[in-house]
Amino acid sequence: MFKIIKRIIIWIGDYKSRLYKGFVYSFFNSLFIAFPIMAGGFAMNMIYDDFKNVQKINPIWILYITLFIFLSVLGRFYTSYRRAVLQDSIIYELTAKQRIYIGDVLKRVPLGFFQSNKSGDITTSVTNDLSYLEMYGMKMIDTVINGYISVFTLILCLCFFNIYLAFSALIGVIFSTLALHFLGVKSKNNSSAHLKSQSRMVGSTIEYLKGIPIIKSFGKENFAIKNIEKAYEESKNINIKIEKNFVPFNCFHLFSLKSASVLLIFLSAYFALNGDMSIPYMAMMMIFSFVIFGHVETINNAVHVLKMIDTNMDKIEKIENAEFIDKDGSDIKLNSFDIKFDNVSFSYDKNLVLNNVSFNIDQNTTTAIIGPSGSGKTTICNLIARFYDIDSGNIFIGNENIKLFTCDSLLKNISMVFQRVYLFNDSIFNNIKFGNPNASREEVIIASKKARCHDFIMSFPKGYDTLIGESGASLSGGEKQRISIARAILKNSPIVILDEATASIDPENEHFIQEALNELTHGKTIIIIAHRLATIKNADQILVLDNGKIVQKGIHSELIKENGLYKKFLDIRKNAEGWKILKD
Ligand SMILES: Nc1ncnc2c1ncn2[C@@H]1O[C@H](COP(=O)(O)OP(=O)(O)OP(=O)(O)O)[C@@H](O)[C@H]1O
Repeated sequence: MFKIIKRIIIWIGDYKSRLYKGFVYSFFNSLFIAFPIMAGGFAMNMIYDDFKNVQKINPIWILYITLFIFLSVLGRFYTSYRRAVLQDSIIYELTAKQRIYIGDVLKRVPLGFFQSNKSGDITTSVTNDLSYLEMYGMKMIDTVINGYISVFTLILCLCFFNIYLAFSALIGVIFSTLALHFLGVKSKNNSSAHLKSQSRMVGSTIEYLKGIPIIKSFGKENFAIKNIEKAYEESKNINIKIEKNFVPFNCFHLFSLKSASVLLIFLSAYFALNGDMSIPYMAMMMIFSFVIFGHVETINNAVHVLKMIDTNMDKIEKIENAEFIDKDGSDIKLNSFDIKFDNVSFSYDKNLVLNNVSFNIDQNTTTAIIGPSGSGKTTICNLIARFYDIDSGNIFIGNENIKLFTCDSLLKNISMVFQRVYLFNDSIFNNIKFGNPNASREEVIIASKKARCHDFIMSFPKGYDTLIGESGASLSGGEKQRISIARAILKNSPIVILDEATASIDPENEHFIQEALNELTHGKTIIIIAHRLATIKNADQILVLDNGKIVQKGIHSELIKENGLYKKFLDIRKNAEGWKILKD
């Protein structure tokens, strides 16, 4: 338990001084809790002595004591307020920074990171786990550290009256801490199972929500629900198991404290009967026995929460410590934008996907990459943008090895238009502006006009401020594609990587998309995963890929004469486009 508290304190870093000042206020807060009880005992003792004619009471003393109690109450509220001001907001400030930092980390890790860490795990870390830390991190420090500060301060106050009573209270605290220790050991095993089941629950819920159209179209609602039900059942079972494991230690913890309270009452009565303690002080000790353990009684709940926080922090740290792909990179400014693959080999895990691939792309030319499905076309594009690190060989842009760049300085030079467009759950304006966050509204509109999407955007009642829903749910495939092209036009990078749409888009949309692409690619270095015959034929260079190797390289008029994969591929495409009745 204390190890985890220490871990949170280390994590708090620069805010430590505020935390420690908060502890000082906590100490004084506990004194202000004890002072009125002690003053009350003192007053009762004077009244008792007066009643027994031992010593006449001076009324001014009663006034002083009342004033003292009043000031203690004020002091108690003030210290409690100061502690809260100093400590409570620390965690909110920290987690906000942490979220931004994690966002930054995720931007700089290789894409392979997202395969080895399931999206459900990453999502729960950034959302649930950090929120959990946010909600409970500081509360737990308050419960445990301030709880113990309070109990030890009160025990210290007891020492002034009777050392045996203070010692009995200490024994109660020691036994209850032992119970908490065992509770912590049990909790350690359960918390990771608990978090895993939570992450499975989130994962299966996300999967279900994303797959609703497929589930509906295949009529598999029951099958999909079964996965979620299984995850929820698992979560229920682990929660019940945790509760069952906790009960005995919870009881032992409370039993130790309550027994110590009873012992305090018993000993006070014993000392009073023996004449070692006055009756008013006995009454005061009895009041003490009720309040002394109040702050540590709830620590049992903190133990499990702390273990959960510990496991959460492991998960968050795993993301934070992920190795940046550009850790040794620097900010490089390019003057030329030709691209060179020099004997590049690359594998996903152990699956070799590109095998000694070499080619050159001259600046301001168009290179079409063609090849069967799975031959490695998309992989080549992803490697230019350094989404993954290669196994061997080198990739150069403008004669600079891409390994020497930071991600930001490399990607500044590259615009990518994917087949599967991702749009954010935001306005159309912001989705386009994403290409250049510094762009003005006019620049966004100019880019949209070039991308042939201005007219359809203006047909919406809210125009550019139309919210387009998650992943652009309210737009057609062609419209989404044009918005993503507008985004790329706005970015205005010298290198454009394009994955030409294969999905059947109606001829009108296809015409607009083609016009938009012409605007985007004008005067740029273009790498295009090409499917249309016109694109392939007009390219300055065609790379024919098969099974991770370049099997043909050249221009259309040369390659068509060879009896190779290119000719075969073109025949297939011709037939396909003929079937679609498209002009090339
Ligand atoms: N993220 C990944 N993890 C593991 N293997 C992958 C991953 N992405 C692609 N592959 C595999 O690498 C090979 C090449 O994939 P790639 O997507 O580059 O091919 P492609 O030529 O673009 O295919 P398509 O035309 O179907 O899009 C395939 O065998 C694919 O299964």
